[in-house]
Parts: sequence; structure tokens; C-alpha cells
Amino acid sequence: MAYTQVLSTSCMFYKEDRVPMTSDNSKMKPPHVLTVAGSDSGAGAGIQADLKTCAARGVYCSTVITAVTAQNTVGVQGVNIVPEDFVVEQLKSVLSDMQVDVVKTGMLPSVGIVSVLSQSLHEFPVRALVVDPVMVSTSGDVLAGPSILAEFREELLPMADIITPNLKEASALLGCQQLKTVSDMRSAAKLLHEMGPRYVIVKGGDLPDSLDAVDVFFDGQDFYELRSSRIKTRNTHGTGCSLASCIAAELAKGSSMLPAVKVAKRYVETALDYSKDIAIGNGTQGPFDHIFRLKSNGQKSHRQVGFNPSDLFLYAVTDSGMNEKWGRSITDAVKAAIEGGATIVQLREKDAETHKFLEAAKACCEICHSHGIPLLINDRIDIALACDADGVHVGQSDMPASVARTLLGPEKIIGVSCKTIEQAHQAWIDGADYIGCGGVYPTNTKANNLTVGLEGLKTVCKASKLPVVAIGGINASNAGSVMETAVQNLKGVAVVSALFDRECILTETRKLHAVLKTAASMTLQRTH
Ligand SMILES: Nc1ncnc2c1ncn2[C@@H]1O[C@H](COP(=O)(O)OP(=O)(O)O)[C@@H](O)[C@H]1O
Ligand SMILES: Cc1ncc(COP(=O)(O)O)c(N)n1
Ligand SMILES: [Mg+2]
Repeated sequence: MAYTQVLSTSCMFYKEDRVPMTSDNSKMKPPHVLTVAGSDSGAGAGIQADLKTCAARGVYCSTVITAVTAQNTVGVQGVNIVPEDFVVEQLKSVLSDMQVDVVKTGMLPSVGIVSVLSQSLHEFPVRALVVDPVMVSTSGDVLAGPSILAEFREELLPMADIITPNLKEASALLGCQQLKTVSDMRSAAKLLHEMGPRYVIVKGGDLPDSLDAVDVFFDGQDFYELRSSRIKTRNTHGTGCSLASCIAAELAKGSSMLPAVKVAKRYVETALDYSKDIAIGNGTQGPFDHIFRLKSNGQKSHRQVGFNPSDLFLYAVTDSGMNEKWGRSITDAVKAAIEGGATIVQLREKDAETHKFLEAAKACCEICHSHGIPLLINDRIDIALACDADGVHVGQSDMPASVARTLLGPEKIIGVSCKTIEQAHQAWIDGADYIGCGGVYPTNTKANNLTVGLEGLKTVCKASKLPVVAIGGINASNAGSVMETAVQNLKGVAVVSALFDRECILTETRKLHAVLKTAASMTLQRTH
């Protein structure tokens, strides 16, 4: 009974069509991370950080507790290790029943616990394993001694999809000198990769003399230096745990590894930035606010946290000309589209006067946010900033996405129109969140627009490291064929005329929503 209650509560986090459906179409299984870690009484790190991170990212999180620590912003005052057989019991309870997608590990304080965890994972395999080899807290206290190293190397690392050591943990696992430079981090990442995990990220939060916070990611072939600005704050307790659980959460939602790591890095940076001035405790290592959007005078609490690729499912793009033609206001058009099932809205007002556009954008922002729907602005970064929209969509000849990212900061959503693999790759490098690919079919909305067709769409989707929304001449009669290509990374369709150049926007949106839903469940059945 308790189980049913917990699961149904968790489902309340999710909107229709935003989570994978189970084979029984009437039920929805939320993405699920199990964290196997220690409790932090100060709630900045460990189990508590994992729960908050997953909640902030819209993912259900279950917990297996390996140790209870007495901890605060000064340091760790005590550690009580949970007996091995009780760790096994917790693992069995969750893994045998709850369809876990991803396991994330944190503090594993004894050889026995590492060993029983490895055995449980063999018995109950999951989609991905994220190993944060927690050894020393940010305050310098030992959380797992060197005795666990051999078991880690032999048992857990070879099973891991990704390991996320900080500088000290990387050198402990390798039995090597302190890492001092990005070049040391690269060498360490390569050597750690040889121990068996599919991916490695060596975190550089504690890199001396570094202006940026640089992490080195290695996929077995290429290195990526993931940089963010270094936030000046004392509140960095729990950054490591939160990075790893955010990676796990993104993987549980269906992301591939690199995009998951990039989202996680940006999540930590943004949370630190929002929390840089909060004061909890008297010590030197303060916790940060994981659910940072709840701040901001409480105004934004209804807004969704971060970008969720499944928001691209039914992407409504407005057109001022069409609204004029049908004699309706932009706000009425947006309301009707949302009521019909639009999951994201973009205002594309090519000819509007700035003053009028801003007024309309502010009104649309309020409507969208009261429904938990993100609002993007086409092209106009100034308008997006002025009305505090969720982000922008830019074309190839608009403001480059890299500049848009600098102007908008790490948190806003950025989409880029791409027709080719090269453009998709550049969008990813520039820090975009999704790409729009098309015209899939010929369209009158855009003059002289090259049609890429379903084949062009497939090619770009397969190569893209970002989620994709298909655009161009899509309507209720062809949307099914687009979605049924079931091509990797394709998350939905963007439409203009099929909703807004019609007499009843509500009816048309509902119709399109139904078509997309049918296509999604057919695709799901085929892939199972
Ligand atoms: N002051 C900071 N500003 C921005 N990012 C940071 C800062 N400190 C740490 N990070 C980031 O937080 C994540 C955790 O890093 P780190 O502190 O090195 O790990 P751990 O908490 O395990 O010691 C990394 O992505 C790192 O780059
Ligand atoms: C129970 C527990 N687990 C992990 C950490 C690591 O903290 P950080 O992420 O700051 O390195 C911690 N301090 N306590
Ligand atoms: Mg840290």
C-alpha cells in the first residue's frame, strides 16, 4: 500500500506525455534513479543532495543508505556505517520491485558494502551505473578509507558507465601524485578509463589557480574540457554529489552521456550562482539551494526547472500575420494552443513593433508559466531578457548561439535551426539545448526555405548530440509519419500554420496532440 502511494505521488510531478509510458498505456512510469549513498545530517551532500537534485530535475529518486553521518558546515563529526546485510536488504527491496533506470553511488564506506552492491547489480541489472567515488568530503574528512580502493578497481569501476572522481579521488584511485593541471586531469581520465568505466569525468572544482571551473570528460577516444565560470561562494558543499545525481537523472530521462554531463555541469553552476549569498551554518562549507528556482521572491515557483527535452513534443510557434488574418490576439492564440495540449510555445513575431511585442511577450509569459509551459522568443534576445522568457530560438543568420548563451546565462533555453550535421554539431558546441530541423515538408511560412525531407531529418537526428524538434509543413495528416520514423533524438514537432492559420486553434491543437500521442505509443510498442 505504501508503495502505491509513493509512486502515485511521484507521478504528480509529471505532465502527460513528458515521461516514457509503460507497456500499459494508461500508466506512466517516471524516470527513476536509485542512490546508494550516505546521509548528511546537514543535508548539503549525500542522500539529501541526491533527493533534491532528482526532484529539481523531475526524476523519482529512491535511496539505499550506506552510512549515517553527523555533519554540518564545519565538517564531519561522526560516521555510523550501516551493517552490510542491511544494505543488501535495502537494495533488494528497491531493485526487486521498483523498475530502477539508473543507479548512482556515493559514499560506500566499507569493502563489504562495495562488494554486496556489485553483487546486487549483477542480480538486478539497470540501464546505467554512475559511480561517484566519494572518499573525502569537501571539508577534508575521510568518508571511505584506502581499504576500499582494491574492491572499487576490481568490482565497481568495470561495471560503471561513468565515474566522477574529484582531483583527490582520481589520484587515490590511480595511486599517483596530486593532480595540479588540466593536462594532469587528462592523463588521469585516460588511465581511469583503462580500469573499465565507459566514460570518465575528472572534476576540477578544487583545481588551484583556475578562473573557470574545468572538468575533463573522456569517452575513450576524445577529451572534452567542460568549462563554466567559477562562482565565488562558500556554498560548494555537495557539488560533487549533485553533479553525479544530475547526470544519473538525465540518463534516466533517456539522455545520452555527453549531453547528460553538460546539463549536470550547467545545473551545478546555475545552482551555485543562485545560492552564492545564502548563509546556512557558521562553518566554511555551506550547502547550496538545489531547487533554486523556488527562490526569486517566490514568483517563479510554478515554473518548470531547467529544460526538459520532452517539452518539444508539441511545439507551437505563433505568427502575427495569421493572428491578424483571423482577428485574434496573440494571447488568445497562445491560450488556445496550451489548452489544446501544446507543450512549449515560441513567439515568432517578425514584424511587430518592439514596444507592442514586449507587452504581448509579458502577457504570454504569464499565461505559459501559470500552466508550467516554457515560453521561447524567436530571435529577439532583448525581448526574452526583458520579459524573463525561458529562452530563445535562433536561426543560422541570427545571433550566434554561443553569444546568446553568454547574454542569457547558463539557465535559459536556447534552440537553433539546423539543416545539416555540421550546423547541429556547432549548435551543441555553442551551448544550445535543442535544435529545430527542417523544413521537413514544403511550407509557405518561410520564404525560399530549403526542404530537407524525412531523410534529411533522419540524418541530422542521428548525428545530433542535442534533442531535435522537426519543423516545416507539419500538420495532423503527416505528423504521424514524422514521429513514426522513431529516429534517435527526435522529441516532437513544431507547427505554425497547422494550428494558427485555422479557424479553431483549440480543435487543431487537440487533433495534432492525439496524432502525436498515438504515434508515440505505437513507436514505444515497436521498440519493446
Ligand atoms: N565555485 C564553483 N563554481 C562553479 N562550479 C564549481 C565550483 N566548485 C565546483 N564546481 C563544479 O562542481 C562540480 C563538482 O566538483 P568538485 O568540487 O571538484 O567535486 P567534489 O564536490 O566531489 O569535490 C564540478 O562540475 C565542478 O566543476
Ligand atoms: C554523506 C556524504 N556523502 C558525500 C559527501 C561529499 O560531499 P561533496 O560533494 O561536497 O564532496 C559528504 N560530505 N557526505
Ligand atoms: Mg567539492
